[in-house]
Amino acid sequence: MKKYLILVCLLSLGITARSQHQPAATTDSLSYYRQQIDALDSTLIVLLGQRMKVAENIGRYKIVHQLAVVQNNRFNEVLEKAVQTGAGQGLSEAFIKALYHNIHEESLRKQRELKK
Ligand SMILES: O=C(O)C(=O)C[C@]1(C(=O)O)C=C[C@@H](O)C=C1
Repeated sequence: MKKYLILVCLLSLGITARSQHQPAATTDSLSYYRQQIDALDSTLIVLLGQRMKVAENIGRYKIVHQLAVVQNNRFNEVLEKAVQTGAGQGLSEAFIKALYHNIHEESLRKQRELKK
């Protein structure tokens, strides 16, 4: 009985210590998954920022060569590729199209800003 009590005390001390000092990194915990989401979101945003920098460079090229900001043929090509890549990742066409229309809008906004 005494041994059993000691065992229970040690176990509960362990549980308390773990909940205070190691909240995160077990593979089955919600916070572990949320850490993965946070890291992926941060990567997504860094990549979007990099894409916009390239769009700005294209915008500068367009100014020098007097080309229109909106290039619908090219955007349709971009969209088609993204829809295909998305399908390979289990992402719906509607989702990819909505996402890319937003990305395109921001890209246009950045390029138009260069002309101001
Ligand atoms: O390819 C271009 O001309 C771009 O400026 C890039 C981009 C894009 O963000 O994908 C932006 C605007 C155009 O309408 C088409 C495509």
